[in-house]
Amino acid sequence: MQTPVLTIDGPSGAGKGTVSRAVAKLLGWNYLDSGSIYRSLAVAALKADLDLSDILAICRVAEAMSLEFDCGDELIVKLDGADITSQLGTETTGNTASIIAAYPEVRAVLFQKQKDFQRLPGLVADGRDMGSVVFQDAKIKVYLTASAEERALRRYKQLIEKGIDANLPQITREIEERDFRDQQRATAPLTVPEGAHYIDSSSLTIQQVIDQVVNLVD
Ligand SMILES: Nc1ncnc2c1ncn2[C@@H]1O[C@H](COP(=O)(O)OP(=O)(O)O)[C@@H](O)[C@H]1O
Ligand SMILES: Nc1ccn([C@@H]2O[C@H](COP(=O)(O)OP(=O)(O)O)[C@@H](O)[C@H]2O)c(=O)n1
Repeated sequence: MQTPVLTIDGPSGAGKGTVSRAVAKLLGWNYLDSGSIYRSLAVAALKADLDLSDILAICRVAEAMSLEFDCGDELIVKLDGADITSQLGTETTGNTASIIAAYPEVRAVLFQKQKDFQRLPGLVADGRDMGSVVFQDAKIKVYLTASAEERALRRYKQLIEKGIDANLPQITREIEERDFRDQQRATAPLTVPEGAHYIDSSSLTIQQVIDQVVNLVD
């Protein structure tokens, strides 16, 4: 029996993780936060003080790293046994992830780690290329976005709530830079997957988006 997959792709701060976790819980399905895999590699690369242009060294770290995900109410991530959850959410980590995620060699190493999440009874997977590359046969594909201003404001509030120092104009610039890099890269760029349901959450509540997505699952 084929494991059903629901993918939610979109730019930073669109609400992918929030909505995906809630929908996975409602459906009783597994959840893949693919961004946390790239962010974990970014944490490992920064910890090893790697030159971010040294693709080979980054691939070696990607191949060797052991990741554990605990998808309770909040996602807990352990890298080689150490809890790195607090380091994952920073914009430094997000920006570093975006730089190394542009290398096709790195994406190839992380590909199977993502595919391994496809287990019964089902999988909700969020990221940039879930519906366009990793789970092309997904039963349902969603592209979730919002205006850059709204996404920056959401990310700013999110970081402040986490006790992470944040500056709205800087967050706005960083989100626009990351959007551009993710959309313009040659390999697995952020695009609207063919057949995807397009949702602009700029004026929607979290619950309204969750309801729209759950209603797509028959
Ligand atoms: N529709 C929405 N309206 C208001 N805030 C939202 C909405 N969707 C998500 N958020 C908030 O925006 C922040 C970023 O959401 P997140 O799920 O981390 O986005 P992404 O995974 O797309 O980067 C979180 O604090 C979340 O609670
Ligand atoms: N499937 C994915 C997920 C993330 N990424 C990269 O990892 C970065 C961080 O992803 P994320 O989903 O955690 O970022 P946010 O959308 O939460 O800000 C993105 O900006 C992408 O560059 C990717 O290339 N492919």
